[in-house]
Amino acid sequence: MTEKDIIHKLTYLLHGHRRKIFIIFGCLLISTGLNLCIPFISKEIMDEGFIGGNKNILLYLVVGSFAIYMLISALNIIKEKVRVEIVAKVQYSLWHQAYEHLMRMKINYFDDRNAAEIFNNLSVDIANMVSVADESAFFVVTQAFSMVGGVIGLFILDYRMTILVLLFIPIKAVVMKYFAKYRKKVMDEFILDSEKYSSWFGDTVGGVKEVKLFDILDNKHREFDEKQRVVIRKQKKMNMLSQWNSAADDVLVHLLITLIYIVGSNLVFNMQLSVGSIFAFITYSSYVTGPISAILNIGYLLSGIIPSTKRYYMFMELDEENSNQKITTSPQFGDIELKNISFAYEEGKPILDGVSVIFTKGSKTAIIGRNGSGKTTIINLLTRLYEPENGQILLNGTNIADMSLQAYREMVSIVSQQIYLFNDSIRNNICLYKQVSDAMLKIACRDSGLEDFIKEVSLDYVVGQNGAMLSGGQKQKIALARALIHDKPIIIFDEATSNTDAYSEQQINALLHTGLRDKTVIVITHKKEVLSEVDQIVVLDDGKIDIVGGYEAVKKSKYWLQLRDDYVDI
Ligand SMILES: Nc1ncnc2c1ncn2[C@@H]1O[C@H](COP(=O)(O)OP(=O)(O)OP(=O)(O)O)[C@@H](O)[C@H]1O
Repeated sequence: MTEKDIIHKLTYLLHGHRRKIFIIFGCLLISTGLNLCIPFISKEIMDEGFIGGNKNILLYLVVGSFAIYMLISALNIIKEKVRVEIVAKVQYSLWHQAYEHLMRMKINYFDDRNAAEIFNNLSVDIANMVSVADESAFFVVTQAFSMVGGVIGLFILDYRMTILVLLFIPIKAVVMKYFAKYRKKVMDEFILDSEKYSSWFGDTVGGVKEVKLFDILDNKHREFDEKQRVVIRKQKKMNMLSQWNSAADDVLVHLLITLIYIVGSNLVFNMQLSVGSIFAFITYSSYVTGPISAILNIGYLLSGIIPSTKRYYMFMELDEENSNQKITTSPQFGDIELKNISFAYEEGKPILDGVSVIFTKGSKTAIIGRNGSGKTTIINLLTRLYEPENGQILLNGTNIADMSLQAYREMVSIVSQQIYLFNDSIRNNICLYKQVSDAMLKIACRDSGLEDFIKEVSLDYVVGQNGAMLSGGQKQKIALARALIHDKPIIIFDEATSNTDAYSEQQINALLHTGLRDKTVIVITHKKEVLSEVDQIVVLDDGKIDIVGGYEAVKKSKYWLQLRDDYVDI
């Protein structure tokens, strides 16, 4: 993305607000015009009023200036009200687009980023981008008019001193260019460092229990110190850079005023200029030097915004899940077939290699295999969180990649060992916005083994951050109740009862023959009680299928004996 593209995208942010921008410019133009009258009025107050001794003119002019200042203030309030509305709308739209995109992004984006890092990056970038609608940004554009008025005023007063003022432009341009270049470099570094810091922060807060229990508080404190210092150093650098930039600006402006006084006083002493003209000249000079500084400072302002805009749009260009929204045919419940599936999370590191297996409609299948053999990866492909590199997954004979993602996901429920619970009531965590009768909810709680706990705390019990106020078993039971309520034809259990007690486990296993009788069920488990109940067992060995068959047949395989050493239960 070139700088030109970025600036184009920035200006496009204001595209839908043309009417409001028109009002802002209108207000700014009128107040600029009014402001331009002030030096002439001041000149008349000095020359005609004080030096000429005309009290009436003096009074009229003073009251006139007061009225002008009042009008300028009123225009300023109108302009600000409209501008603040634009800022709010641009900010909302940037957050809205980013949030929607984030929710549709491929799951691997979240593998090496935490919520704190994502939120920090978006907050920093959006805050920087919104500053295109800053007061100074609009002000700068109208400054061009003020500058033209100022130059005309100067020429009327004295052309020789005007040349002196115009010499200021190239000097200021060189100074600004230097500061803008340096600021862009520091901003780039700041963005990178604050990204690292927020990633570390989210990671550490997420692991606060480990920090306490393993007594690594000092180590983490040291890391905090290092990372925070780097960020603060960059922030200090940027703040100081702004100070240096405005100090350089001040020095140049005052140098110019000093020169005007020196040259102007000579002209006054030689009777070529009145005293009032000198004061008017200095005010008009500020109408020229101020805008020149402001206009040339656009480069400096943009140098702080461009890195954030670039990162924001790079984020917006990251791949989303292939949702196939245009496809309207709804998937039909039927056999699921994995046909010669190969998959790798990272290039060159195959995880699944030529996996072929059929889960017939309404059948119960268990997948077993050592840690890392690829069981959860199969589930990730079945839920379309990832797509196979080679091969196809067919549902009732149709490739699931050709189905609308939303419609396909309406067919599949997952009860996982790592269920995420929102910081909300048990009821809302089970229903997830689905309108459900109390009777249905009661049945789901009973079947999932949650009934006793609900009697203790009620369905309105708020579970805390990711269910922190629940036990592991209670969380898993909520996951099961959630799947039962959503009543989808395919249900996947990924070590779903690893934390439930023996009684609840028995109760849940019994569901295979009752509540889940008509559903296609795929279970990752090594528990004998389940393995002996299912229709088929798929044994995975290092990403390949070792054997598929019934409990008795699979028990005879060579790999089974090795597995038995790992899982005493089977
Ligand atoms: N998001 C990921 N990015 C990169 N590699 C991954 C990712 N998820 C899993 N892996 C790797 O893929 C391999 C298979 O992982 P998978 O979770 O499918 O195994 P599993 O059989 O379910 O293991 P377990 O019994 O321990 O749950 C592992 O080597 C793992 O390190």
